[in-house]
Amino acid sequence: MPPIIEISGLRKTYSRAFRQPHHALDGLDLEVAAGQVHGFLGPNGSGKTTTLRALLGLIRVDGGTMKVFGEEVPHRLPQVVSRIGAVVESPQFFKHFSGRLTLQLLAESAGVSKSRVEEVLEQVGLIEAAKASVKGYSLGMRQRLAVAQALLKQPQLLILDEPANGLDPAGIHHMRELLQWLAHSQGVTVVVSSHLLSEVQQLCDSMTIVSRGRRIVDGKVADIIAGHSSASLSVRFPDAASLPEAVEALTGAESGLTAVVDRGRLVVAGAPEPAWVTKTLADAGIYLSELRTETKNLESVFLELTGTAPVPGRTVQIGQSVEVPPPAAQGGVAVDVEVEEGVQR
Ligand SMILES: Nc1ncnc2c1ncn2[C@@H]1O[C@H](COP(=O)(O)OP(=O)(O)OP(=O)(O)O)[C@@H](O)[C@H]1O
Repeated sequence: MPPIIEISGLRKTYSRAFRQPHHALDGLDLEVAAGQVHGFLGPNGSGKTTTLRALLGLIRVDGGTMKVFGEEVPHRLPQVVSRIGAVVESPQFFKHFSGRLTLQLLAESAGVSKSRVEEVLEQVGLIEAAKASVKGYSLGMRQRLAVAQALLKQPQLLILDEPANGLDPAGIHHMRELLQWLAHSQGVTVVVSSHLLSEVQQLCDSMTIVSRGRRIVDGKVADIIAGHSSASLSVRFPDAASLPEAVEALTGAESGLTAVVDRGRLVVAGAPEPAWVTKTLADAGIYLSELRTETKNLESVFLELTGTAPVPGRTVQIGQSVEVPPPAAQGGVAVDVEVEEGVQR
């Protein structure tokens, strides 16, 4: 089955008064397969909202191609728009109307039955607040109302920009269950942009990480976490005075190993195995009090990938791998990012 969304080489430059133009999208690629929850993850200002707005025909881009359901957008958008539900802009509602009336009016204008209004109110957890006027709604309740509105037409593609915004933990949990149910039981393709790593890790099947308007990596969330974070060991000593000696002993014994002092412990990456660390330290007369394997999570992958990219003068893309010199701010841990060599910016 072809991807539901295919974006290739998307470019968008914003001109700014008295400042250099800003390349918000710098050749971005994105592919989203059918029937899954896809996370569009990136630091603030990395171009997520710009991409989603471009996809929905809300802004013009300067280059690249976009397809939704195999149709080129924006010019074929009228052919596919009825299959798309989206919450990208902050939705505006008539504040004196109730949530129910708001949806009933929207349903009427879209030719959707009134019974569908009750279904979506139930799905987003607003049925009890449906009679209350929107002016009394919290940010999270408005967010749910916006999602309800997007669901009215039973879209096959649902696009949500930062859906967890304003939701409390119970609201986030409810939203997560709803989106996963839509994708896994109803076959809806769901795309959510987010900067919340834990949320993407718990919610999404696949994801694209972007940084500075470019795709850094994409794939299944579990595969990205497994493949992009080298396991590290956390080593503690009875006496902090052992730390410098331990660094010397370990780095002197194995080239390619990094050992960095961090909050009173040593973080070791690239060691052959934990037992080797214990033995090498003991041989140097240094005894440790704790040795743990650090758990891989999306946060470490995200920092590893977005914290080091893009490499100046090169396009960071999925492709060849290059070792980036460790910035001091990252505690000297050398990381690999994937780089397409030789492309000048
Ligand atoms: N209308 C605009 N005019 C000028 N610059 C803009 C405009 N819209 C966005 N930008 C800039 O483009 C870059 C990308 O913005 P965008 O909103 O797409 O990022 P984002 O990844 O969605 O960030 P966030 O998570 O903070 O919403 C940012 O540096 C932003 O300041």
